[in-house]
Amino acid sequence: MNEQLQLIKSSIKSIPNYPKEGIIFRDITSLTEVPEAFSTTVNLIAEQFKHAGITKIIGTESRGFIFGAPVAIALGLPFILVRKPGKLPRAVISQNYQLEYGEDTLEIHSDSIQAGDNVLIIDDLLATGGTLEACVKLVQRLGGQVKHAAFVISLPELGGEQRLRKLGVEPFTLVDFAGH
Ligand SMILES: O=P(O)(O)OC[C@H]1O[C@H](OP(=O)(O)OP(=O)(O)O)[C@H](O)[C@@H]1O
Ligand SMILES: Nc1ncnc2[nH]cnc12
Repeated sequence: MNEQLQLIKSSIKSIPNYPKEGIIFRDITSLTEVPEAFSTTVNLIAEQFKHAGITKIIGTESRGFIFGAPVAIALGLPFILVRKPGKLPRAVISQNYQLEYGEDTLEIHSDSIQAGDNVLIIDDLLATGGTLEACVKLVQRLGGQVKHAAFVISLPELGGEQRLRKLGVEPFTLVDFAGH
């Protein structure tokens, strides 16, 4: 692993048994408190996708906003918010999904994606891939396509990478952590 990825990985704190017994929470709030680690994270994702023909960036509530918004600024692309229910003010479509530790719904404004959009979805962490699958379905229902998704962290043992590939989405992840 190169020095930049080592800095990112070492800035992420691991909290055992949060929010439930048996989960090791990989905490990106400790990464955003290290300016060089935060800016390197954003720059590596932006660099990876600057020539990928992306038309829009989606960030998923809430931790996806932290990384999605600065990447959208770096690439000069529209930033679309996918939010938890009842938070978006205009007409929305909704999608249910399962989490590693629960169940939830995500929503997007119906007019945020158009046919032909090539969307990059950004989130802090890929676990089961349920959140990403819900986002992909929202984009597809509005006529857009998702070929790529970017994450700071992957938990490979939870199978999210395979789940995304089955949907035709190639995951780009910066650091992996073993276990849940
Ligand atoms: O791959 P998955 O199994 O779907 O899990 C990953 C998702 O879970 C976390 O979000 P959470 O729903 O906890 O919301 P938050 O960002 O608001 O804390 C994380 O930020 C990802 O979005
Ligand atoms: N283990 C984990 N750590 C932090 N965020 C998560 N979201 C889903 N699983 C998680």
